[in-house]
Amino acid sequence: MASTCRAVIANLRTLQNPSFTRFPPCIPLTSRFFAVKQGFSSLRLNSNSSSFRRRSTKASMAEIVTPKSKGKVKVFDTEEDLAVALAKYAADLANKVTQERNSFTVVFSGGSLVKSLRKLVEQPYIDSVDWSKWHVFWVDERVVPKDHPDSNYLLAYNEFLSKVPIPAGNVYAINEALSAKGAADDYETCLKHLVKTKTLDQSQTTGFPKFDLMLMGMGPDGHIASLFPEHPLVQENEKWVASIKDSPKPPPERISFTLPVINSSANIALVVAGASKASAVYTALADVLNSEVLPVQLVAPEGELTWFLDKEAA
Ligand SMILES: O=C(O)C(O)[C@@H](O)[C@H](O)[C@H](O)COP(=O)(O)O
Repeated sequence: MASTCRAVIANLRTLQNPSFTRFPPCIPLTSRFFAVKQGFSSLRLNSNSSSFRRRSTKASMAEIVTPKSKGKVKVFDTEEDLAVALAKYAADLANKVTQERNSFTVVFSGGSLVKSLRKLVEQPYIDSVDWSKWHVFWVDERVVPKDHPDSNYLLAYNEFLSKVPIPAGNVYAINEALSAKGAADDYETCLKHLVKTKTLDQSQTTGFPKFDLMLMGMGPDGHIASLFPEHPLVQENEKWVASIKDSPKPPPERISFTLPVINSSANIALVVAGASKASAVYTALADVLNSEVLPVQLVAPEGELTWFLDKEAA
């Protein structure tokens, strides 16, 4: 098992990109922490209807009160405001978890989510976060070379990983030299090894790995990770990581965490911006009865769910 993980890490290190191993070896870490104060107003969503009540109007952010199972819903005037708040949320959580456990396991999706993390790689967080404790995973990945424009790894590398001093050995990319099924099995073996070595927590309730934070986007059709509406992969409840060869969103070959892994998380942030997502957001939050349940409606983590929406998506 260990060799699988080593293979993944070695694979990463041999990435063509010459700057890959050039993480600043030791950016001085400080305990400074800067909270970004924002104006705040509040909206209420009746649990049995879709009517919203705004409690205060001063603001770039509003919070919708929903039944507990729906999580916290934060709505921002702009995607820029959303990005500011998301950075503070992730940094606060990372700092809290690292103080408790000396490591922080975080999972990225692909898509626009990574761009929404741009404020996290700026001041004050670049100095106040202990990046050496971060362990980075992907909730789904396209089975393409790491330097391919479709690679979620490449996206995260360009927008995030190349800008912060996370040790290369703490970044767990897939082995894309394998088939989709091989890459999924290999990633699952890697996760099992990390659970054994206690780098990665395990849910006492489900036995699945329990990540500290999953940062996920959502597609306009309500898909999350590579779990698409009406696709049998949504039903997978034994595997930790599964493969898909017919993804409706290109490219077709991908690997994905399964729903029970997603739902064993300590925290999930669903980050959704843009009008094209509004219908799926509405379906998920207002509990619209439809014949087909969207994958996003099945997100119900063991811990906390927080939605970060911009006005258009909400
Ligand atoms: O395709 C991937 O790799 C994903 O991880 C996928 O689940 C993505 O997060 C959503 O499709 C949202 O993508 P956008 O935010 O770009 O719409």
